[in-house]
Amino acid sequence: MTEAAPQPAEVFRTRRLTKVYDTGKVKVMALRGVDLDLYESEMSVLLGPSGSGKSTLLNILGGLDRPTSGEVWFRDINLATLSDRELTRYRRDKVGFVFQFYNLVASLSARENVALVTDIAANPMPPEEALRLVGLEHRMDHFPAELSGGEQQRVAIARAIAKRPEVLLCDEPTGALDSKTGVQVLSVLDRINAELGTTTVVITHNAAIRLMAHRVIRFHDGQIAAVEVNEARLPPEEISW
Ligand SMILES: Nc1ncnc2c1ncn2[C@@H]1O[C@H](COP(=O)(O)OP(=O)(O)OP(=O)(O)O)[C@@H](O)[C@H]1O
Repeated sequence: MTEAAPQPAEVFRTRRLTKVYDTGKVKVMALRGVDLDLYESEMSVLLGPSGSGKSTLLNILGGLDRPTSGEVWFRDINLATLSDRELTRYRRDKVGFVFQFYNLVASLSARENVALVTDIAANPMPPEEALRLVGLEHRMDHFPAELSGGEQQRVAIARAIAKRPEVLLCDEPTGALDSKTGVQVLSVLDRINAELGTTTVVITHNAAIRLMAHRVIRFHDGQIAAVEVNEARLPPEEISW
């Protein structure tokens, strides 16, 4: 008799999640009841039209924003019930963020940009190790202006992972990059996911990127339209757009 493979642990679980932006004049229903499960060490890709709610969901998962109603669980903690101080601590201890624009400090070297985070983290890796993981060991003392867009994004990834976050949330990490450079950034995300086991969520407009994911979540109009699990994944080097 063969034993069933153990279920991976759930990292995120949302139920009936809604988000309404009330600008005074109009109310925008950004999330309309999202039920989502994301699992440990998986890489998930979030696809969907502009305005469908992807960034809103990512920001709530990362504790940057709060839902209007519903549950959002990180392991056994309902983030919706945390105080501001607890949410800040959750974000600081558990979450790494990568955005489309790298948000590096121009006057600091790559190493110093990463050290900004490792100086305040509980159990960080040395900045040099984080930069090695993203393939920038030869660029540690370069300033952002001396680096290509792809290299700057890799510094931003090193900064995000240096505190050893449990989850890495990436909003359009290749949005400002051409396909070839974007693939290098995806290779880095793939390697971190494989080597550190960091649960990773990537928002993208490049549908081809779904081919490297364990799980693909399609958003439409504030709701999940479909979830697909990839039986076989493509290495990032085989993806282009
Ligand atoms: N701070 C805000 N105030 C008001 N409305 C907002 C705010 N942030 C987002 N929205 C609206 O909420 C909806 C969902 O936005 P969101 O940014 O989550 O979509 P998205 O799928 O990430 O889009 P994109 O792919 O263009 O980044 C959109 O209609 C957007 O205009």
